Amino acid sequence: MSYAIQVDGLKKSYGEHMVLNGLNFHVEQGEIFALLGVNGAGKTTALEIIENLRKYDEGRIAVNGRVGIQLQSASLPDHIKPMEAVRLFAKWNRAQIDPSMLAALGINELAKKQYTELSTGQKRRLHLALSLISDPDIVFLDEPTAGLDVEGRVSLHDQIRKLKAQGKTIVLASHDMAEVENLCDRIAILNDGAIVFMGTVMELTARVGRHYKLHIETEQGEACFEADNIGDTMLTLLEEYKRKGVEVLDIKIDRGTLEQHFIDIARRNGE
Ligand SMILES: Nc1ncnc2c1ncn2[C@@H]1O[C@H](COP(=O)(O)OP(=O)(O)OP(=O)(O)O)[C@@H](O)[C@H]1O
Repeated sequence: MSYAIQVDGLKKSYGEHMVLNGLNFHVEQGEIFALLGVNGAGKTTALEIIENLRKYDEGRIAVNGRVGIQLQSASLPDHIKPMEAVRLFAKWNRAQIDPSMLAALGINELAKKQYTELSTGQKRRLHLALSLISDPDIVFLDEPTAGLDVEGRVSLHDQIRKLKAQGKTIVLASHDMAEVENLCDRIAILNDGAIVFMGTVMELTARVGRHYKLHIETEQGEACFEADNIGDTMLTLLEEYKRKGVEVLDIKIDRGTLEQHFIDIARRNGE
């Protein structure tokens, strides 16, 4: 498999502040790859270096394919209308406008509005459309669903999956563990300037383990139990309640999220 992106030994400091201390990773063609990390971990710095928008101190970067970028803090003139922006970007990129892409992102529906009148979700859709104008092979998305409501997130996730189905490579930065768990083939977790984990969500789970929490509500109140083997624990508890003649009203199982795994890894790394 050929790589869409290969990064070796990438280093970047802002003055005395070392942000990236020798990053090594690759992104395979056609995958959705996420860079994760807490605020200030260096995700945007790494992405914008790979996008050739920021300088770096050391390392080697190879990008194989045409690139489309949706920046984190992208902004357009207040009074520009979405289709004017689309036509402008198409001209800059010497690209043909793809009406089906605009329709899929609902850009036509925004025709009468000016940029300032768009909601956060509508702005994100417009910026995604602008990043796709040149029909890129690799699409960079910096926190694509930050600030969106559930409906907006679901709709953008569908669009991102469609891009993958078209064979595009997607690289995104995110804090949103649920998003990453649903969407991404592989993830890299950045912490203290280095990658502390790289692999699939399943591999992350296998490495850190799943810990379940079981909330049982009875007529006596709610109790919480921790379990590694949810089936056995539940059976034992239910038998116990039955034996004591306590009525069980509700049971909730909390599987734990990738966020918990991530925090776990970041903490271990810091120890
Ligand atoms: N232009 C700059 N000059 C100086 N320091 C910077 C600059 N850009 C970023 N930094 C610092 O580098 C570190 C990494 O910032 P970066 O924006 O890459 O992190 P991030 O992981 O994308 O954060 P967030 O999740 O908050 O967007 C931060 O400590 C930030 O303050």
